[in-house]
Amino acid sequence: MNAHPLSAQHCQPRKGKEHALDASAVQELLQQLPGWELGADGKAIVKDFRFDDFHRTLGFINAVGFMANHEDHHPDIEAGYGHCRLAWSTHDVGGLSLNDFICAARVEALLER
Ligand SMILES: C[C@H](O)[C@H](O)[C@H]1CNC2=NC(N)=NC(=O)C2=N1
Repeated sequence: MNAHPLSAQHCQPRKGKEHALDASAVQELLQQLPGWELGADGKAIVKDFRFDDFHRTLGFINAVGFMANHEDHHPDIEAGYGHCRLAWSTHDVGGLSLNDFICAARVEALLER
């Protein structure tokens, strides 16, 4: 396990099944990410975020989008007036890789104050 916290790590190119995390690694990493859970298909980690209004929701999405472009790793985003659901999955792996957990931790860091 890398000694650096997830939120201090950067995504690496991860392509191919050899980068897929097994179920026990996924559970261990999820323990570091309050509120994040495994999606229904087991191939994504998901979390719902609530905001007071539309512009706060949009600000969050823009911040996530900037980080995602910087990391070259991109979430699925569903949003409405005061909520946003993020799902991270690694398409190049066909499931979960460490990149998904790094980005989820980076999202949490965006919200720290
Ligand atoms: C070439 C580029 O690095 C890849 O296509 C990246 C871009 N963003 C990505 N985002 C996600 N979620 N999964 C990927 O496999 C992925 N691959």
